[in-house]
Amino acid sequence: MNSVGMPPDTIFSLSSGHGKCGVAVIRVSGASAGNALMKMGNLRQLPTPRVAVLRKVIHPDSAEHIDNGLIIWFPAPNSFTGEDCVEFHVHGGPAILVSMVTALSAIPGVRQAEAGEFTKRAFMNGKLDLTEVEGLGDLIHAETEAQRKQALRQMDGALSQLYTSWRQRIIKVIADVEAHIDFGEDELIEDHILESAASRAEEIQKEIQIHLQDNRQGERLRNGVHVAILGEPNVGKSSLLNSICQRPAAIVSHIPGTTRDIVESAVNIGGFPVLLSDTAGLRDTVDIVEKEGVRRALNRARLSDVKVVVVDVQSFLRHWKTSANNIDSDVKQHLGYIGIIEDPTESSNVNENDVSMETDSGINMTGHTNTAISREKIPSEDLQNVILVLNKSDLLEGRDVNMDLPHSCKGMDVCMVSCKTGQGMEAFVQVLAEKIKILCGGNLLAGNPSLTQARHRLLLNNCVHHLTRFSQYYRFGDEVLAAESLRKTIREMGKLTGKISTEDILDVIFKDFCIGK
Ligand SMILES: Nc1nc2c(ncn2[C@@H]2O[C@H](COP(=O)(O)OP(=O)(O)OP(=O)(O)O)[C@@H](O)[C@H]2O)c(=O)[nH]1
Ligand SMILES: [K+]
Ligand SMILES: [Mg+2]
Repeated sequence: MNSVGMPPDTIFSLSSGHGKCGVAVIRVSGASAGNALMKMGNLRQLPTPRVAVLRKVIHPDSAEHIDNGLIIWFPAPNSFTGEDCVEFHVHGGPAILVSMVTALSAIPGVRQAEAGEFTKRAFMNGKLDLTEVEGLGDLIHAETEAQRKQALRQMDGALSQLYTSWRQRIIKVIADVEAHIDFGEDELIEDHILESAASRAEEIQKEIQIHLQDNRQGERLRNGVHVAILGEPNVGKSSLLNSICQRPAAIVSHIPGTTRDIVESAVNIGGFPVLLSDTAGLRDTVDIVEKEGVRRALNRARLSDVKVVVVDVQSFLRHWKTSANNIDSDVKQHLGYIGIIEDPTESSNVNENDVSMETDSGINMTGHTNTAISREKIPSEDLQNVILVLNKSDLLEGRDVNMDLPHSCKGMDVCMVSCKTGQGMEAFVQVLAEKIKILCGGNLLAGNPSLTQARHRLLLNNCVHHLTRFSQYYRFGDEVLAAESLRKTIREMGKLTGKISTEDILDVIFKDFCIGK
């Protein structure tokens, strides 16, 4: 029933994609769906539910033959929306679809659906809760295998179950607290009821906090992992981007400072969605356009989940050979330069030595020594999400340097590649894929489902806030305000799944406590 007490309109829409296709599915939902089925299928009675029948599909008034198609009847409540539903599977030609729209619109009380109206009805009829609706939306938009798995799990109710169970447990807590407020003096109420309620609330709060501290893995998987390619000019950053996405997305040239703006490319790496960013080569420069490019590159470095730092292997080896013992600190310093400082052009103490070293198209670790204090700030845990790529291995001309090279340093992976020959690329992509997988939560089907949306994070943070207030009021002995904080928690929880009702609380009180029996 709608606000004026009338049954809602019967709605229809094309449920398969637009454009010419073999089969198109038109879905009808509402009280007149059965009528539409019998008229357009030329049937005297409704067919067996959920069994496809092949019929001539006709116009309800003129009886003109539109197409031959399958018709499926889904009587309420066993349908997607919970209402009577019909699916017409007809051929997907534009003229057929226009005729179908005309025919369905000719049936009284039937109209075209608005965007999302089927799903909205499914929600209103309790077929899906809000997290499941969101999961369905994500499933339709999923572009990679991992996104599909996460969305499917959410649509199937994994998050819903988790959030609903928290909510139900808090409802039990509030039932106890309210019983204590109302009947605390009576002997029917056990002594420790309040204490137990408080400790249960604390437990739930801890669980929510653990769920919130998931390193945003579910949101990352939903929105894509951000990977930034960083390094000095001409080391082959753009070449690397092009190799990974297998198209010439970024301009490559022998001129240092070719890339200025950030070049983004969305790619699927091992089933996970990734947003790759190629950036301007990092160097001190007076060119204002390039300077802005460097500023953007550093900014992107800070926002990225994974930093791929590219260096020229020849200059790396040259430098490393002379200071093998300092490799860790030198690399760290270089990364500090890349990821942490505000703007390398700000460093006032650039000496002539810096400039001469920059003309050496390679790693410029020593060149930054004089600003090491401000630059060496990268937190070591961030190194887990840094890959050092030693590019241009083809220029080593068969020299076996693998023996000399560290495979990792301070937890950071080191890969040697050649963007020119493709050598080492597969191994590098594997290392990258592994990091991305971990960032997205690894095994998607194990453990609790991930938090996937900022909306959930916001509401759950509110829940934690109210539960903290509850503990405080409880300790002060203010049961009334404590109960109020629980009620606010329940309201926020209700917003998560779309169920908000104070009736629930009453139900539990009367079900769990046989007061005055
Ligand atoms: N021999 C060899 N040359 C390479 C390799 N990768 C890139 N180059 C060359 O190195 C030069 C610079 O490549 P880019 O990809 O433009 O380098 P970049 O780091 O994006 O440069 P900027 O955008 O100027 O910072 C080009 O001439 C490439 O052809 C490689 O693996 N081997
Ligand atoms: K270049
Ligand atoms: Mg470039």
